[in-house]
Amino acid sequence: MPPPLVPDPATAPSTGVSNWNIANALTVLRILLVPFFGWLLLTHGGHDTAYRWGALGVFFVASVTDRIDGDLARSRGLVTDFGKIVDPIADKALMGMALVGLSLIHEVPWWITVLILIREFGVTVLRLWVLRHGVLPASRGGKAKTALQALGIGLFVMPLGGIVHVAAWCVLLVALVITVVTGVDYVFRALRLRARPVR
Ligand SMILES: O=P(O)(O)OC[C@H](O)CO
Repeated sequence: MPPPLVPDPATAPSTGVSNWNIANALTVLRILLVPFFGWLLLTHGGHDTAYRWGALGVFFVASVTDRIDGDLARSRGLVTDFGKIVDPIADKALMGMALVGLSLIHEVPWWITVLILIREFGVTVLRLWVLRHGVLPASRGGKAKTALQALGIGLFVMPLGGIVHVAAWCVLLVALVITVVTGVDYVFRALRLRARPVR
C-alpha cells in the first residue's frame, strides 16, 4: 500500500527535527494552561457563572491547540518522539484537572474520575515501559476517546442545566466506555512492542 501523502504524527517515524518547534511549543502551552483552567473552575466552589465561562474558554483553547499541534506536526514534518510522548500527557493533565475539579465540586462522581485517571496513568506507564523498544503512539481509538472526553467535560463545565446536562452525561458515559476499551487495547499493543528488540 502506498504511504499516505500526509503522515500521521503518531505513527510516522521521527524526522530528526529539533524538539524546539512550534508543534511542541503548543503542547507545552497546553500544559501551562492546566492550572489556570483549574483555578477558574474551582473559584467560589464552581458556583460563579463568569468564572465557569472563563474556565470553559480556557478549556476550549487548550483543546483546540491539541488539534492544531497535530496538524502542524503533520503538515510541517515536525514529528518528534518528544511530541509523541508529551502530547498525550498534556491531554491527560487537562482532562485529569477537569475531572478532579468537577468531582471536587460534586458534579462528576469520584468513581468515574478515578477510573479514567487509573486508565490514563496506566497508559502513560505503558508508554514508558516500552520506550526502549519503540514509541507507543496514540491510536485512533485513543484520539476518539480524548475528543469525547473533551466534549463531555466541556458540556459539564458549561454553567447550564437541562438538556446540556443530559448531553454531558451521555457523552461522558460513552467516553468512559471507550476509555476503558482503548486502555485494554494499549496493553496488547505494548506487549507486542515489548516483544521487539531494543532499539
Ligand atoms: O489514549 P491515549 O493515551 O493514546 O491519548 C490519546 C491522545 O490524547 C490523543 O491526542
